Amino acid sequence: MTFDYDLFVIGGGSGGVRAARIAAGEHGARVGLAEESRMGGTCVIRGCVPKKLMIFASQATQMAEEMRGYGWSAAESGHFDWHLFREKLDEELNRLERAYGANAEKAGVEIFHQRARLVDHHTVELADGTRKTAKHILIAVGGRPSKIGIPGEELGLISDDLFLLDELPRRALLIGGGFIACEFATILNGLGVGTVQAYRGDAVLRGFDREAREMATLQLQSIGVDLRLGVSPTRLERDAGRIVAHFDDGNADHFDAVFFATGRDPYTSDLGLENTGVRLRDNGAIEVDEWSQSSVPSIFAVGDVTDRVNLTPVAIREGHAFADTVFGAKARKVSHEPVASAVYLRPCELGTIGLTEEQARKRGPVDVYSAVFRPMRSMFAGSDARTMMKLLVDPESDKVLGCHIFGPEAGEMIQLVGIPITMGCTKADFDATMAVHPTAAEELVTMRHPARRYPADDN
Ligand SMILES: Cc1cc2nc3c(=O)[nH]c(=O)nc-3n(C[C@H](O)[C@H](O)[C@H](O)COP(=O)(O)OP(=O)(O)OC[C@H]3O[C@@H](n4cnc5c(N)ncnc54)[C@H](O)[C@@H]3O)c2cc1C
Ligand SMILES: NC(=O)c1ccc[n+]([C@@H]2O[C@H](COP(=O)([O-])OP(=O)(O)OC[C@H]3O[C@@H](n4cnc5c(N)ncnc54)[C@H](O)[C@@H]3O)[C@@H](O)[C@H]2O)c1
Repeated sequence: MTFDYDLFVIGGGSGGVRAARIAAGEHGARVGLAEESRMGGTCVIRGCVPKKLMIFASQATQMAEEMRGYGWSAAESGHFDWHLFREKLDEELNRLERAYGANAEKAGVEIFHQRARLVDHHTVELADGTRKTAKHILIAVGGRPSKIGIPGEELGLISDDLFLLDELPRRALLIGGGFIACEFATILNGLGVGTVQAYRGDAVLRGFDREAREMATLQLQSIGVDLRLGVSPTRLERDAGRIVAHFDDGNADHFDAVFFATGRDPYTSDLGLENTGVRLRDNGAIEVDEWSQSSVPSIFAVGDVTDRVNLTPVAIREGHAFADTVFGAKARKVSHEPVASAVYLRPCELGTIGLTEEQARKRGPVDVYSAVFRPMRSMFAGSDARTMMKLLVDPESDKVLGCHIFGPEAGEMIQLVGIPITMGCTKADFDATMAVHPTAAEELVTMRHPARRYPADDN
C-alpha cells in the first residue's frame, strides 16, 4: 500500500514539532503536520514562555525593595504598563510562532493549519474534509485546562486567558495549589493585582518535598498573596460586573477575575480515536508503551496527551526518540526518572530532582543533608527570606537520591545539579567538589553532616 506520507503528526507543539523536524530533516521521511491553533503549542504560546516573561516582569517591586536595602533609598518600581508589556509579549510570541513554522518547513515538513481527526489506522481527515494517509501517525495534541464542575464556573477563566487580558483585574482569585496556581499568584501579586489563592490542602505544591512546600506556602503569604488553605469554591455568581465566589467554609468574596488552575486533561476528545481502537487510560490519556507506541501499531503518541511527565523537555525528548527509533534506525527509549523541574516563584524558586524526603524514607534508610539559611544577598537588604538546599542520600550506597533547592534562581541550579544526579553520583562526589565562594549554591558541596538520619522501616 502506498501512503501520502511516511509520518503524519497531529499537533504542532513541543513534542509534535520535534518529531516532525527530526523525521523529515534528519531521517528523510515525508512528513505532514496539522496544527489547529498556533505553531509552538502550549509551551510557546500559552505556557512556559509567556509565563516566564511575566515572572520576570513581576519582580520589580521586590527588586526595588532590595535595592533600598543597599542604599538606593529612593528606589521604587514605579508604574507597570500592562499594554506596553502585552504588545511586546505578542510580538515575541509571533516571532517564536513564525520560527517554529519556518524551521519545520525548512526541514521538509508540510504544515496544514487545520484541526485533524483520525479516520482509521493510517488516515487523518483535516477540517476542510481533505484526507491524508500515512504509514505512521503521531498524536501530539497535548492537554487542556480543566475546571472542577461547580455551578457558575463558566464565569471563570483558565491559564490560557492570562496572556490575552485587555486589562489586568484589580482583584483576582486563583483556584488551586499546583504549578500554575502558584506561579500565576506570584505573577499577579507582583504586577499589583490584589491576589487571593484558594487551595483545598494545607500546603501548596502537593507531591513536592514537604519542607519545600512549606517554604513555598510561607513565601506566597509573605509576598502578599492572600492564601486561603483548606478552602474550595462551591459556586460562582455574577454580581454587578464582578464575580462572587462562594467557598465551602461559608465565606463569599468579590473578584474582577477568577482563574481555575485545577489541572489539565489530555486533549483526546473529538479526535476520532473511536475509529481506531487506540486504548485510553481512565483519564483520557493515550496508553503507550516505552517506545510511545499505542495499542495500534501504526499510531504513536508523545507529550502531555500520554500524561507521563507533563513538561516541555519531556515531550521534546519523547518526540525525538520516536523519530530516531522509527525513521532513523536508532532505537531510543526515554527515561522518565529522574526528571528535574522548577516552579518559578519569586523571590525564591523551587528546583527539584529525584525523590522527596518523604519518598526516600518510604524507600529505605536515608540521610538528609539540609541547610536552611538567610542568603547573604537578601539578608544584607534586611529580608528574612530563607533559602533551602537539601540532598537525600542512601547511606548504604552513598548515592544521591534527590535534591531540592528553594532559593533565587533555583531553576538554573537544579539544571546543573541534575547532570551528576542523573549520572548516579554519590555524596562523596559532592564533597570532592570545590566550593565556589561566595555563592548560595556552595552549601550543596559543604554540608558535612546529615541534619537527620532515618533508618529503614521507621514508618
Ligand atoms: C501555564 C503553563 C505553564 C507551563 N510552564 C511550563 C514550564 O515552565 N516548564 C515546562 O517544562 N513545562 C511547562 N508547562 C507544560 C508544557 O507546556 C507542556 O508539557 C508541553 O507544552 C507539552 O507539549 P505537547 O507537545 O505534548 O503539547 P502542546 O504543546 O500542548 O501541543 C499540542 C498542540 O496540538 C494542537 N492540537 C490539539 N489537537 C489538535 C488536532 N486535533 N488537530 C490539530 N492540532 C491539534 C494544539 O493546538 C497544540 O498546539 C506549562 C504549561 C502551562 C499550561
Ligand atoms: N514550571 C513548570 O514546569 C510548570 C508550570 C506550569 C504547569 N506545568 C505543567 O502543567 C501541569 C498542569 O498544571 P496545574 O497547576 O493546572 O496542575 P497541577 O496538577 O499541578 O495542580 C492542580 C491543582 O488543582 C487542585 N484541584 C484539582 N481538582 C480540584 C477540585 N475539584 N477542587 C479544588 N482544587 C482542585 C489540585 O489540588 C492542585 O492543587 C503541571 O502538572 C505541570 O506538569 C509545569
